[in-house]
Amino acid sequence: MQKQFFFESIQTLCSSLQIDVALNRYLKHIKKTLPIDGMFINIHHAQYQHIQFLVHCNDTQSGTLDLRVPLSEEQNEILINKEWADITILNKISHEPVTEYITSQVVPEAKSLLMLKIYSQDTPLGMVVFYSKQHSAFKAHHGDFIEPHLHTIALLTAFELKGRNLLKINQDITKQNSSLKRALFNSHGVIGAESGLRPVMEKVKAIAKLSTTVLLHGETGCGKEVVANAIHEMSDLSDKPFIKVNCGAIPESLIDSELFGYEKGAFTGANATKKGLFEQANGGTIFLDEIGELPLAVQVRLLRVLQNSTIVRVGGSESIQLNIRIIAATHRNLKAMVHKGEFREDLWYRLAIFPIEIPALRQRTSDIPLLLQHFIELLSAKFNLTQLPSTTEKELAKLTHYSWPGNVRELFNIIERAMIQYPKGPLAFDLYDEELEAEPDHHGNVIVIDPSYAGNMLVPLDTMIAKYISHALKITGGKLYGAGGAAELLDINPNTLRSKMKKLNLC
Ligand SMILES: Nc1ncnc2c1ncn2[C@@H]1O[C@H](COP(=O)(O)OP(=O)(O)OP(=O)(O)O)[C@@H](O)[C@H]1O
Repeated sequence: MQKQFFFESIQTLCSSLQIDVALNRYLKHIKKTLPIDGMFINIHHAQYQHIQFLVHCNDTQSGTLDLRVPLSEEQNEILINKEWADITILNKISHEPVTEYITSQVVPEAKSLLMLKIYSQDTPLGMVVFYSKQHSAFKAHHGDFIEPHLHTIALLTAFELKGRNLLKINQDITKQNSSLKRALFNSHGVIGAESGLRPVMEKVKAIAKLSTTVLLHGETGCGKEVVANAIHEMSDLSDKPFIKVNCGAIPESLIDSELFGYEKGAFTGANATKKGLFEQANGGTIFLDEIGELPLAVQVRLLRVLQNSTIVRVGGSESIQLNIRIIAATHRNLKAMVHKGEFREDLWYRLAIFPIEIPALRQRTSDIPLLLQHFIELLSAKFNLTQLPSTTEKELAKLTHYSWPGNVRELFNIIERAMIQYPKGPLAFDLYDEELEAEPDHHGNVIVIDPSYAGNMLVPLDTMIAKYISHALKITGGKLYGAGGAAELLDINPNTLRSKMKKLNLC
């Protein structure tokens, strides 16, 4: 009879992986033999000073719970110090005020309890509690009936806890994932928006919603187009056209017709009227990349467009009204070009209303690991790699110490090459040899001169020489001749140094 009871009980306990469903069937079964009105499982989390109820089943209800009953310090201590037997019968619940208090949170009508400890391996897991609404309902042999089921109940409980843990981890990851996606979305694809490009993005946020003309300046490949995209995306024109024009890539003879369009018959081959890029961008944004490459003659016409907000198609006479946001970009020093007469000053004033300087990659090395991860993910999708290749600390250090004359574009190319070579990782990066000139000074010290550090931001040679001489004079405290003087430091004849300084207006 007991054997039969055992097998049938285990069968019900194993009938579902959902603890509430299994316990409900189990309860229905054991109620036929034992004076039980219901059952619950709880865990004492002494360190958090609370009791966690996991599941509660009776005739009318059965379900999992995540009820946490806080305990006072005193109640907590009582439970910690109480030496519970593996099976405890409490036929008058009021004899144990803490247990009565805890039980009353879920079943206030319980009068007698049959409490059994459950273990996961040898670690106490919690307590499975059977209750009756009658006083003195339980006898010692009732515990003996239940005890053989405890392993299975413990297994179900551990499984339930593991499931809850996984669910929690999953929820955390989902939350993290969506916050990462949000961060990426909010930064409109600009990696480093929260680190090295934060000052840039602050300016972008400030200007995006206005119609102000923006001039982006930065070395080649540093992300001018990426930032221009972000400005358009964050503006109220994001659903309107965004037309990109590489001013340096259009042959001079075609620039006018490309930018402003042409009328049918304007020139041989003009078989139909064609809208230019400005007209195509009407209502939206035009991105004039490499603006420094525009020939002076076209600069005049562009200035007219900016001043009047109108264009006239080549071969046409009608003025077409435009409503366009202009973003221009260049890696060149437009102000220096103005001084040299290569760029119109009036156009420069029109463009440089809100300049944004995008720092070179070597000036924001904190972005390199983020960009690396981003490009690895991007390229893994392109190359159909199921596992993202990793790299080593040493290789990452190589990337952060390189001067990146080609900036992010060069980084992308180097990562792409490494992923073709080492698709399973670890990625090793083949950096172009930097042209390091190592020369011993007159004390035999080796000084590394690295002109590539300047990237494309070269200054006139005389400016550099003047800065170098001034620096030497700073070191020597203004002393020109003799031991420890600037001439000795620079290894140059003092008269030659003096005449150079005169020429460079340094004295
Ligand atoms: N912050 C960034 N986040 C993600 N990708 C970037 C970032 N900066 C640059 N890139 C990537 O690097 C490459 C070069 O960027 P981009 O074309 O914007 O540079 P650029 O400054 O406009 O270059 P150029 O001066 O040659 O026109 C592109 O593939 C771009 O997607």
